[in-house]
Amino acid sequence: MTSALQVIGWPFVGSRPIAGETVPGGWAVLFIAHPGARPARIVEQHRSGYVVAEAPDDGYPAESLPEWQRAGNYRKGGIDPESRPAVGDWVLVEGEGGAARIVALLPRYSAVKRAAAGEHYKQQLIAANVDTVFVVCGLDDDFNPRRIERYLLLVRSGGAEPVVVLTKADRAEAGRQGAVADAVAGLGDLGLEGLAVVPVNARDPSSVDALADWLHPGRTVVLVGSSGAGKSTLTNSLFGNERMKTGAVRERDSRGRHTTTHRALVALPSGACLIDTPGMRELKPTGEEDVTENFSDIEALAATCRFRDCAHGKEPGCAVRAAIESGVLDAERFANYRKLSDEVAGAAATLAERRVEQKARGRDQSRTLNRRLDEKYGRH
Ligand SMILES: Nc1nc2c(ncn2[C@@H]2O[C@H](COP(=O)(O)OP(=O)(O)OP(=O)(O)O)[C@@H](O)[C@H]2O)c(=O)[nH]1
Ligand SMILES: [Zn+2]
Repeated sequence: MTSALQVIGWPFVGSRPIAGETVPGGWAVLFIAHPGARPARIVEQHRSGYVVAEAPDDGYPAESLPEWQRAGNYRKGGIDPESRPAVGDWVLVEGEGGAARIVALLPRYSAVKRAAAGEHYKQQLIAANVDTVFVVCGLDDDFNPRRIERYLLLVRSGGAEPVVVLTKADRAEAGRQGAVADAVAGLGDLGLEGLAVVPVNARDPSSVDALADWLHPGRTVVLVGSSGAGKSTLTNSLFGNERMKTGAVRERDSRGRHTTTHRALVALPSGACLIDTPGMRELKPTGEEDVTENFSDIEALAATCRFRDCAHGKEPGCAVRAAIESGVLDAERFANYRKLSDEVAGAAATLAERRVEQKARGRDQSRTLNRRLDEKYGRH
């Protein structure tokens, strides 16, 4: 039997792990430290606090730790936004009804992150504790192996497993026989070994059954992909015959009227759960990615260049350029590697800058505090 907790993604059969179950790092010690607490999942994050749940569609507000409440003042020296819970995080809760309070954040075992655009460089945690990210891409004008590669880089760096879902396979095949096989083979050429690529007709629930392997009880999935790729259509099909808009459920408000509200975390009939936070669309690198992971072939070539710091431009003895000239390495793939490396390096520089600022701010604060203490109690 699947428990209510499992349906919202809890990875254990009971409310605490039993012998033989794999426990994520850092969890065991918190279970011991809080013997009277119970697990719950963050389903909504607001300025004023969190909504947690222990069963599908049954969220309730819980008081958070004081240090998380100050996080809004991050630029004035509050805690790093990443150290406080996000949608998908597991927490330990004590107390009932209006007195429920979070006593601990269980360390997340994976995260989907992106760099947010805007005036200040900011890293956004889109969802925590995600097992599988479906990278949704249509087999139409949207089909773009380079973009898929970019998504894979981001997903893998966060610790989740990417699965490429190619929608509109029905249309592609109707247009030209063999089109789907060609696209799948094209992705194979990217050298992404072990990557699952699943062509589907997102409108047809029986076709979407091909994703069943990733939708077992206790698993959490997320869908990413550009606008029009078929995310909403796919989500509807994952719900089977219950036709509803993505992540939206109809529920009665206090006056008994039916209203449609957005739910970030929804249980699927298969027993898995889906996190769908607004703005989970295009992903940008955060600066923490390891580009070499997706391009091990290029790194291996570069290691054999004559010069260790070869920029693969006009240097003599460049193995990378030789591979491109002899057709072993696709020039476009190399260009994409370059572009991604530059983007990640740029983001990494901004991230480093931000960390220096943050440190300086921390130093200023402790100086001010020391001065105040000195004034009050005299030097000691
Ligand atoms: N024939 C066919 N049509 C599809 C398939 N997947 C999506 N579509 C159609 O493509 C259009 C866009 O699909 P959506 O599901 O709205 O795309 P989305 O990714 O949710 O787009 P945003 O909400 O803008 O992010 C719709 O008209 C769908 O009916 C498919 O596998 N086959
Ligand atoms: Zn070189």
